[in-house]
Amino acid sequence: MGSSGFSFKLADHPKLPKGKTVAVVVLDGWGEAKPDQYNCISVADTPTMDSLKQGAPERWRLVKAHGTAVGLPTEDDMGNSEVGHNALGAGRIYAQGAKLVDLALASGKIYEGEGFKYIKECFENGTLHLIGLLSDGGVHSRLDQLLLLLKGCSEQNAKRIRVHILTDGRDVLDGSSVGFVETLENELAKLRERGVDAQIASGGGRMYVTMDRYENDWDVVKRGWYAQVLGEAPYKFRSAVEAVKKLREEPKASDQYLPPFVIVDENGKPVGPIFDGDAVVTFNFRADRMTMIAQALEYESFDKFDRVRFPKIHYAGMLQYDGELKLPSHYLVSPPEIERTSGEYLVHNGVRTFACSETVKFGHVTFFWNGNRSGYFNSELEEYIEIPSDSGITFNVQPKMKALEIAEKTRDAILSQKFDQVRVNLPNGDMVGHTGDIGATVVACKAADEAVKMILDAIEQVGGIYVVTADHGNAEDMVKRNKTGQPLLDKNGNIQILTSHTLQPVPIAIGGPGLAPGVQFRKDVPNGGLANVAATVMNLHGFEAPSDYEPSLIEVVDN
Ligand SMILES: O=C(O)[C@@H](CO)OP(=O)(O)O
Ligand SMILES: [Mn+2]
Ligand SMILES: [Mn+2]
Repeated sequence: MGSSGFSFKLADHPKLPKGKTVAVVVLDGWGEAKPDQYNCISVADTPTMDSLKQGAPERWRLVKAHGTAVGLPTEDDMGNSEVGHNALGAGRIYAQGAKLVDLALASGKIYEGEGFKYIKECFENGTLHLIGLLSDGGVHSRLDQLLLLLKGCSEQNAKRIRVHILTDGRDVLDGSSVGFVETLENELAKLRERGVDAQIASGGGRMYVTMDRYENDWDVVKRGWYAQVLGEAPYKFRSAVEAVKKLREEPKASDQYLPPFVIVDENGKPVGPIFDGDAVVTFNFRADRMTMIAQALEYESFDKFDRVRFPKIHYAGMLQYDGELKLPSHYLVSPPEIERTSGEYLVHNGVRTFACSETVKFGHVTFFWNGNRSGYFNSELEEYIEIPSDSGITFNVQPKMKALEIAEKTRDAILSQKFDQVRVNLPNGDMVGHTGDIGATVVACKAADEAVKMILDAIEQVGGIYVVTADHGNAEDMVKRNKTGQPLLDKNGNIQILTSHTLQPVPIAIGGPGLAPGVQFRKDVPNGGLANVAATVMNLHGFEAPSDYEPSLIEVVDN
């Protein structure tokens, strides 16, 4: 017992045994919705997931994966991987980035913090650069927060402001970028009327410029560096609205994949490169797609690509993106202080843990699962395996992705009997769902289902237990709908493809030969969400969960 009397020791579960291999499978982007032609999960051939649902109704249920159940501001907020895997791993509901920034802006506290004071030192003689996703999707950023921050900075005497936009079309409808740019331009014009030299300086599509993650493709970050810092890009425009409209026409790029552009003045000179003495804020609140650009902006020694020059700036993230690396060292809003996650408890109680996914989701089952921490809790007891993802493609061209390789690695880990917990993320439903390609997403869902089967067969062989769930919806609904659930047609009478996540609940199924008889889902946790899964998994490892965890979803009834 430490001096504070705290101990990671978990009490034994009164009825459930220890020592069973527990496989926790997270199907990314796999929600539950009424079957119809735009529900790729219902269209796809998914015999394994179907059997879990039909096989044992007392061991299959739905859980919430959006809104306040995962720490988001309102019930209109769709779920996402960050908040989903945070909740799955932490077993509690933490107010997440979107909400923390809302509170800090509303109270004005954002302007009193160390991070803001640090960037304010550059307001007199330098330029304030804001880099981030221009969208009201609320997954990585939110437009109204950017507009409030712009207003606040001008009131705090920022004299020169440059905004470097990343267009979305993934969490929001493709094409919505034009409207967001117009809204931003209107706000910047108001600032200019008040004597602030405020302009958009560069732009690009989030999947092609800046917002890569888990080091899948540094070229994405490099293209952004050139446009944002050096003022160099293949496309130059006088206006950002014109840039987005023209680039969507030629080279017919979607918002997600818009090529990088810079805004130039009447002499063709870029209006907003980043120079010594400037301040930079990356205004996304979500970590995974900011940590790579954060390294390039913060680290003196950086070798992932040639930066050409490294400006001496005051850089702050909207939040601190990595609590282990303390990256960035300055930030405007403190991140959720997620501690005592289930992974940390279980390792302290001797549970040997294996985690696996392919690059594009690798950090979900490690970094996010462990409460926004990179690295191991105990490298003696843990092993994280990353299968390299394809890079530089849109995943509808390879919808099977690396599902088979992930399943094979996970099967081998289970059969090795070296691990007590084996957790995995199967990205297909989400990564292909985000392309909006319905046919490819159907193939993706089938591939994910086949991977689940391989993992469950291995659990069968070792007498283990499985928990199959998801982090939020995506593939189960691929069109925008009206209130009655009918597809909402656009002005030309066409369906509007939904590339984003959904508000749908997600399934959770438990089973396997190692599951003690009498285990079933309780009926008294009707509003259970992803945060309840951690206590459930702890029970299946033979432990009681800490008292402050969301309650377990299972009970053991005597037959
Ligand atoms: O791709 C991403 O960054 C988000 C959507 O913006 O998806 P997920 O939360 O599933 O990672
Ligand atoms: Mn996800
Ligand atoms: Mn997603």
